[in-house]
Amino acid sequence: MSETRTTETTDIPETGGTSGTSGLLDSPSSLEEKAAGLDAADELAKHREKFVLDDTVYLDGNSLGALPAHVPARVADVVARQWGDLRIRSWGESGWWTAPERIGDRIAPIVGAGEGRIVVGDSTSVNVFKAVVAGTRLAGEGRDEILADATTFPTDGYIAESAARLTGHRITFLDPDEIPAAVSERTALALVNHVDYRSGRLRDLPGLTAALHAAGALAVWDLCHSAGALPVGLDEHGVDLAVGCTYKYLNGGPGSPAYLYVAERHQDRFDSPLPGWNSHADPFGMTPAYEAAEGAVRGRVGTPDILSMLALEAALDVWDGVRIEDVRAKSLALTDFFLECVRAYAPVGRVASATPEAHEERGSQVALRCAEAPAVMDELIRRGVVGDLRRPDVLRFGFTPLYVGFADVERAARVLGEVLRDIPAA
Ligand SMILES: Cc1ncc(COP(=O)(O)O)c(C=O)c1O
Ligand SMILES: Nc1c(O)cccc1C(=O)C[C@H](N)C(=O)O
Repeated sequence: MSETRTTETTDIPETGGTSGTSGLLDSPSSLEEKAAGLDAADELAKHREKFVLDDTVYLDGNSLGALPAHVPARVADVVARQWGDLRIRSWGESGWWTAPERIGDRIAPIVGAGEGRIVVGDSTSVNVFKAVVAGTRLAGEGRDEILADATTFPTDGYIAESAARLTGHRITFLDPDEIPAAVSERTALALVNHVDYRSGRLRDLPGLTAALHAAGALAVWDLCHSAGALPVGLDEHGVDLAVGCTYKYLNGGPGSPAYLYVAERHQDRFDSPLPGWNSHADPFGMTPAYEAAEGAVRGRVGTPDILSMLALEAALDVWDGVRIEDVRAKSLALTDFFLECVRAYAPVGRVASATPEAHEERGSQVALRCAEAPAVMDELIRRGVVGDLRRPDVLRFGFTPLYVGFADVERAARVLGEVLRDIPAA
């Protein structure tokens, strides 16, 4: 596997001048006032009370989303009544058996998919395997190459490489920007991360998907860092296959099951490399011969993890009445404001943004390179600002628009400035 390219960075120069949007001075007090104004005008602010939060600023929802407050009672009911009282009857009476498709249909509108295209289950890693192998089968003979995102979260790369060995495909790791020039009549598919886990860079899903299709190849997207943070438009942009996790911006809980999207036009020919009994046309026939079910169910494998899955189903209630376009608008406003505050508060030269300034290239996180990042993140967390560290030098801050407000953003940047002043440059 080729080396991941070093993330480009942009210096965050000192400003202290006028702010482009508000006309207020970027002084600490004006930024606090600006935050208050932005919070007052924020239509999504009311959703914050749906989550269990404390007085820390939680900017790690891009790793593990916060707990929706109603989930514990729902899970308690699943355990005590559905499992405790109904026992085996719950596969039917409590809807356990059909949960993977039903919950897939709840995720579908958030990522721009129609009904019957998403099935929930397994981990993202396992779904990457299903998508890559099934994608090579859909692409057919004569296409002997897989392109894979060199900047990917590692698990996708490991799995794609193993899948390529099993299927006999050559695998080429490259920066997604290089895909249009690299794709050829030999390419079966490309596997790309929609938003880069480290830099927060958003890839051009419509453009790359179209470039792959122009060469007859399939587009397979990993949506872990975009689902629930921005519109994806799976159906609209003709994506072939996609996978994603549900524990980040979808707040499904630690280890909550992932999902697999199969475009409607591919469902008849989708040939899973893990054809377990749950994807059989007649699972309780228990016949030796495998016969695939119709539709998204083909992506199922074995018995679903019901407790995690039903916690996820409950968590998805927070999306009722929420438009993903509004979430995106607030996400961009939050990350813009964070960059503005960091410019105002961070000592010059101590941090550099690895996250693109251009909105069309930015996900819902800001990554700051900092030579003292490990010590700085430890101290930030100690002072109540929770982001995370990606070694060796990336401070990562994720912004979940349903529960992060502008006052949180101002406080996080202010505390970051204090920490940077207290921890001397190496
Ligand atoms: C882009 C991406 N893919 C996959 C994963 C992980 O997959 P899994 O849930 O299988 O651990 C992550 C994060 O953990 C991720 O950021
Ligand atoms: N899945 C995780 C886990 O089980 C433990 C800690 C972190 C994670 C993550 O999700 C990491 C995340 N995908 C990242 O972007 O770094």
